[in-house]
Amino acid sequence: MTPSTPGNLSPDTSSVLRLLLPSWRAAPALIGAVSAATALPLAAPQVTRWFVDDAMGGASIRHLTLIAAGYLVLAVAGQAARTVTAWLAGRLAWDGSNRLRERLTGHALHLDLAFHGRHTPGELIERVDGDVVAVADFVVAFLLDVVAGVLLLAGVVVAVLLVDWRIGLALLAYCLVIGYGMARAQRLAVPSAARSRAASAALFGALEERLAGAEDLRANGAGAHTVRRFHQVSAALFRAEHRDARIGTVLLAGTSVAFAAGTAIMLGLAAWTMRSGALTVGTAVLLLQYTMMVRAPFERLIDQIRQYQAALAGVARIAGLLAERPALTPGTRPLPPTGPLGLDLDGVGFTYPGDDEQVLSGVRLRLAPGETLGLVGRTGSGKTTLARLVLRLHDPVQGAVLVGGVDLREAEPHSLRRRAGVVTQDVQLFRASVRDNLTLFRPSPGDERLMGVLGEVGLGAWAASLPGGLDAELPELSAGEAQLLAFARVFLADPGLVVLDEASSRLDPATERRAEAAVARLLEGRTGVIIAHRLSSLARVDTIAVLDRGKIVEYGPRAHLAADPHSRFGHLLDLAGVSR
Ligand SMILES: Nc1ncnc2c1ncn2[C@@H]1O[C@H](COP(=O)(O)OP(=O)(O)OP(=O)(O)O)[C@@H](O)[C@H]1O
Repeated sequence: MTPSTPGNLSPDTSSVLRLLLPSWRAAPALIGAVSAATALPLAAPQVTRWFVDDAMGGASIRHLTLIAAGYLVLAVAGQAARTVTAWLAGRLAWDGSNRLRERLTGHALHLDLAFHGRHTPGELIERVDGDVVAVADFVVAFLLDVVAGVLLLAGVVVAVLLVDWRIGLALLAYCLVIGYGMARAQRLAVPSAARSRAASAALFGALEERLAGAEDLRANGAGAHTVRRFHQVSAALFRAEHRDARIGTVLLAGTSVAFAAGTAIMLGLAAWTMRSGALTVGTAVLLLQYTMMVRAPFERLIDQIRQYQAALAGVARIAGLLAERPALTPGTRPLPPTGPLGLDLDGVGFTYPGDDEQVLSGVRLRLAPGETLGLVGRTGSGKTTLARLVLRLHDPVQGAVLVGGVDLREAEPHSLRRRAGVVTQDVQLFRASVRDNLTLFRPSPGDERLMGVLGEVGLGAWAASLPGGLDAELPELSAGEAQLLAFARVFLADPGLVVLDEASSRLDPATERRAEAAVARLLEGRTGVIIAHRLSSLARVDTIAVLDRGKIVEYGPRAHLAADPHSRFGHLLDLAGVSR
């Protein structure tokens, strides 16, 4: 995702804003609170004028005390109104940002591998968290500072116009000049805010990737080099933030000077009018107070302009993420709902997006329902890629993959996910209950069924010994136990086609035997594709395909190939010391 500037908002921007907008039911309370927070401070200078003029006219202490008490009530009520507005705005922003987070998370999870290959999880976290927070913060600030600030400014100008139209006009002209100057200055802040958010996304991306790879980095002694590179990314963020802050400081200093000048002008005007006898001292104090009241909303507005830029850049990036569409268009044909599924690869060729290298070419395979295939080949020969095509994580660029007789391009995605299961050597475990780790957060089918599948894969005793049962948080698992848990997940889904990608390559011999038993049960009555470097795990498959640089160079019944003294598979068995 390239950083977007407010100038190139995508059409999805309106859908982002719609998700953030509060419901209409909240509007009356919010309008009431904002109006009170604006009107009450406006009344304060009127009370001061009253006090000063009456004091100069020789009013009693009791009378003056009552006016002072009234002033206090106004101040407390004004603060209360601001507090209620802040609370309401905060709640609405939280509601909106939670809606937006959910939507973004769901959307990102639905995008396919090609997208996730281009964007690191850290970058997406920055989108779902950093950008959403920037946008939500702005919604609160907009209600509190922008709407309330503009209303207050308008109120001040009207109040001063009512006192003396000439001074009122001067104040209006002054506000317009300040407003125009700030609108011009905002352009300075736009690119720097966008750059600093992009640098922050890069930092999160780098951090997430390095932490995920901590084991490998440490094992290879690359820690110090990684930190040095990380320093460069941090330095880029520092430069971007520093520049952004510098622009903010300059803008703020500029406004301070402009306000001091404004107050001086107003004092001069009030003194001139007083000398001509048109104003009382109390009214002069009132004018001064109103003039000083202009400063706070303007300062908050200038701050908001900067937040507005960050929010707008955030909205643009969020909209960009929401506009991402899966590269694979979903079909509508459901796969056969029960029983083992046949698999056909019909002249399949594949190249990864953005890559020229042909990873698979002219691959033809046919697996009858219930048959099992062992896929072997050197590292990089394309085995995992082939498995990805069978699960439709990518579409082939030539030929077609058919599962249960349905071309995967036409297959209905939910039925494919339900009917085809996969276990890879990297089992993803979640910090969640055993139940959630088994069902992957789907509605649970009931303890009996869950205990049943755990028993099938040889984890029955382990599950029975868990103190909190299936609802206990998943304890630390060994690689073998994790693998068995992954088999249990597939059992639970009861698919008609199972792909096992190097599923037992990291296990010790004892655990491997348990895993093999689980695999044998898993493949009963199902079609299976087993990708293995360890040829011993292919003892029971029906057919073998040998891949070499993306092409099938040998294909046939396992027994025939093993018995053939000239076959590649036989040669590989000999090399691995596995009996034919
Ligand atoms: N996401 C990807 N983007 C671009 N190229 C890729 C991607 N994944 C794999 N490749 C390339 O495709 C080729 C085949 O890789 P693949 O992982 O399918 O081989 P493999 O036979 O499963 O290897 P191994 O036995 O090491 O797992 C390799 O050249 C690899 O660099």
